[in-house]
Amino acid sequence: LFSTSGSVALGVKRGFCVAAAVEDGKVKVGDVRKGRVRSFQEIPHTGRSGWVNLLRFWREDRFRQLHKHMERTFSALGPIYRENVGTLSSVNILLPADVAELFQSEGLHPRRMTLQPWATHREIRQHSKGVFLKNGEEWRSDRLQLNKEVMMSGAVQRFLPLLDEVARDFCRMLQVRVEKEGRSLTMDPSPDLFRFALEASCHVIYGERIGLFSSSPSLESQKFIWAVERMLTTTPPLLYLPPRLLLCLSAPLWTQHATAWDHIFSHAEARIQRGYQRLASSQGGGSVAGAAGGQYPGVLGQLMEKGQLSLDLIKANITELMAGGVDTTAVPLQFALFELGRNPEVQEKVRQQVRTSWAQAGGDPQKALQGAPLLKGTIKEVLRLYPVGITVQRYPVKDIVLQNYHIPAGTMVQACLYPMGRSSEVFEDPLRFDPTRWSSGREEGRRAEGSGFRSLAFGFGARQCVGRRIAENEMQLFLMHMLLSFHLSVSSSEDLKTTATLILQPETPPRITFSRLSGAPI
Ligand code: HEM
Repeated sequence: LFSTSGSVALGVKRGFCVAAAVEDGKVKVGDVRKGRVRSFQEIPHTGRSGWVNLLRFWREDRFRQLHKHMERTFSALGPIYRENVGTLSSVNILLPADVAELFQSEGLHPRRMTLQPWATHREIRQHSKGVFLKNGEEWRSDRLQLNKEVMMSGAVQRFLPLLDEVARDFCRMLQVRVEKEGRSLTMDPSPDLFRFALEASCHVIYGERIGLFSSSPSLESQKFIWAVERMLTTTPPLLYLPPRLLLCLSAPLWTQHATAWDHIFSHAEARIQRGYQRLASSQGGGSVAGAAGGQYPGVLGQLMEKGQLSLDLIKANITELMAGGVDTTAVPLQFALFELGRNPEVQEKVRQQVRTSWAQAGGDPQKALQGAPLLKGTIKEVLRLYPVGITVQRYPVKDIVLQNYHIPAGTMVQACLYPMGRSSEVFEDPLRFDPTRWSSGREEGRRAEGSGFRSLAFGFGARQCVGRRIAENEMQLFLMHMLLSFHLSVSSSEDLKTTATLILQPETPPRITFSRLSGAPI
């Protein structure tokens, strides 16, 4: 029983009697009958001084192994712990029931980690106008505009054929390369996957193909891929140090970060200018879509045509969609090829379903995906074992209680996806790669409280990943065409070592053998 207006709240969680007085939306900690909500200070922690912890993190290279550090800390301290590192403090949680509590608490401020203090550089200031770093009402109204163009089912129907075209072209390109070698080709596919993801993003966002599958892709695109990678790897230190200290300790790092953003912005800027020229020439003639011969003009074209966001906001949001849309799909695809390669039986099962669905869909990619739910299961399984972001953060606007501890409003609480995905408390046989575990009717863990909160790689609620539908469809279409065309294998089935920058990546990209299947449809 929870009563926000009254003075007492009682609840039973995991055998504890949770009891707290609630006044004006604030949890008052104290003994009430059997139970006592324990104070924030009592939450197990990894050491009180953020600066000592920061030194430890540096000495032991824990930033790049943060996911493993979290796994170890949960097994030592239990399902909730506090950690201070430099200027950053967080409460870390592991179990779906607590994550459900966090995300569902009424009136949560939809805010996450912010780089606002760093917004001294021109381009980063511009970037912070996009949805990623904004909060509150301003965020909500921009986000609703963006949702119409990238999240709603009408938008998915518009951009799905564009993603399908890119995925098919990629397979054709690979088939030609495999044929040159005979019947199979063994390689590190990561550079090609980055090109695939950039080509797909540009097609959906700008309505434009940029020719990355040609034998000599442009230098500009290579530079963009490099810039996104630099931006991601140089971000984490900025989150833990106050600006002045960082500038003293590592000015080159800051310069690299700012230069990477400059590049990402100039890449978007050039295309936005072109979009405006197109819009200007189409005025009088109707629409950007009209100017492009009635075709879907991409997200940028749609936003410009509707004119509900200012030029500055369109620019900031388009840049974020571009910056957030390449590594985030290219890296999980590396993991997906690896896991399918080292689990041939799983691969065959998914392929059989894809073949049947493809044959029945009559060339309609959306229908083909709908008929092959194991593709979706494969993506969920990849993101369970290798979540792109190892945590999702929230700052509750009201006091809440987690694991019977009082969490004051404004605390950063992180749902720790990597340790959750590999926890035997949450998943049966967690290290087994099994796309069928997500099949309807077989949702293991239904017994567990909050079991719906086990697949959170894209976040949750109104603030969830705005690129989710693009990413899911892009990755599923890619895997669909790969499985129709190639048999995948790996020479070593040893676990991949991983490293966490801003996203989780393999330490060394896996090598995959692509063998041509006879009768491939492309
Ligand atoms: C597998 C691929 C991806 C994963 C796992 C992923 C994950 C996430 C997560 C966890 C968040 C925070 C959500 C929350 O706090 O609840 C997020 C936000 C965001 N993502 Fe993604 N993402 C992916 C792909 C993409 C793509 C393809 C794009 C762009 C086309 C994109 C653009 C963004 C943006 C702009 C935000 C901020 C949204 C907001 O705060 O309103 N992401 N993503």
